[in-house]
This record gives sequence, structure tokens and C-alpha cells, in this order.
Amino acid sequence: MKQGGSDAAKRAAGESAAEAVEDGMVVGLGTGSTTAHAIRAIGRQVDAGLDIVGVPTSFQSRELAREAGIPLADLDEVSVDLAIDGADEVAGGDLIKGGGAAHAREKIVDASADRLLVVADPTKEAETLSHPVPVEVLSAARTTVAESVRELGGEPTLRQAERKDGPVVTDNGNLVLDCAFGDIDEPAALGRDLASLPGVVEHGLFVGLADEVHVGSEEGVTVREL
Ligand SMILES: O=C(CO)[C@H](O)[C@H](O)COP(=O)(O)O
Repeated sequence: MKQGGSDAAKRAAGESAAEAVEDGMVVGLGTGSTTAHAIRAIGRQVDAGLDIVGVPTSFQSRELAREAGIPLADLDEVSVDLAIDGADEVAGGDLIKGGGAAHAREKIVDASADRLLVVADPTKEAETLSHPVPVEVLSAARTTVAESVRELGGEPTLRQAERKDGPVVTDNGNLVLDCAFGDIDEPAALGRDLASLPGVVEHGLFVGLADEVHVGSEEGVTVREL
């Protein structure tokens, strides 16, 4: 399901966003292979004396941040100055996230941040959002939500685990429906419709949250301010 840009491109984007981290900041740490480069770069800055606190968005980002030596806090203890996060698709400033099934906690942290920097490689850029939208659901709601998604014009697929029999189970103990809608012309309206369904924990449409997009390539980084 994940699209793959080169690791060099992801690294360029992640390291570019990490340069925005300043002494004293509380930094939201997103999830995924591109953000992992930002977390490692922030870890190197911490080694060199930078005084920051990280707020992880998943089991994966917590483990990576620990390995990188970044002091951590929970969101109920701090307020986030800057968040750095990846995306599965970026159109203008709107995103589809959740390829790593971490979008519920990512959205809480990213939405609370004063600034959200998105890190991506060129394969993630699109004119119009059309990637399947990950929808985290309570297990008991998976068939009713799937039916409602069909009524909204989408085609839901229960995400299957790769090295476990059965479905992906999120860090929150829930399931994920990947919902294909084709071109999404009105992401805010679709997001509201999905959020209103009983049993939906969170969907992967991040509309109007990003402040900057750092797109890495093997030649360098383009930073787009929104
Ligand atoms: O939303 C996410 C996890 O839920 C990730 O940020 C998104 O899937 C991008 O990951 P990667 O940088 O590995 O392509």
C-alpha cells in the first residue's frame, strides 16, 4: 500500500525539516520512514547539546526517539511548538496519512502543534488527493462503517497484516479500513462525513493542518510554505 520514494529523497526531506527545530522547543515526532530521518537528525542535535522534548505519535516513533536519545513527554504534559510528520499523499497543503496506521495519534499531535512541517518525497505529490483514505475503526463497527463508506461512494478494504494472520491492529487496538474514493474533490467535506460515522476513531484526511511541505529529492529539497 505504501508508495516508495528513494531513501535519499526521504532523508533530504527529513533532515531539512529537522533544521527548523530550535532550543527549548517541544517537537511532535511523526511516524514513518521519512520522519525517521528527521528523528535521527534531531537526535544528533540533542547529542550536540540541543535542549528539546519530543512527543511521539506511535510505538515506532517512541522507540526511534528513545534510541536517538531524545527526551520524551506525553501530550497531556506539554504543548507542542513544532510537529514534523510524513504523508502518503500531498495535494497543495492537504494530506492523506495513515499508511503506518498511526494517523489517529498523529492527528492529535499535529493538530495541536503551532506549526506542522510535512516531509515527503516527490512520489507523494499529487494535483488532487486520490490515495485510499485509512479509517481507523472500533472492531465492532467495521461492517457498519464499511457499509456507510460504500454509501458515501467509497470502496473499503480491511487492512491485512503482513507478518501476522488477520488484520492490522493499530497502536490503539483498533482496525483500519482503507477506503478508495477516486479523486477527492472536497476533502474537508469527506473528512466531516467520515468523522460523523459511529465507531470511526479517526480518518487519514488532514485538511488545512500543514504549514510547510519539505519535498526531498536526490538533488536537494524544495520547501513550500502554505
Ligand atoms: O501517516 C503515516 C503513518 O501513519 C506516515 O507518515 C505515512 O505513511 C508516510 O510514511 P513514509 O514516510 O514511510 O512514506
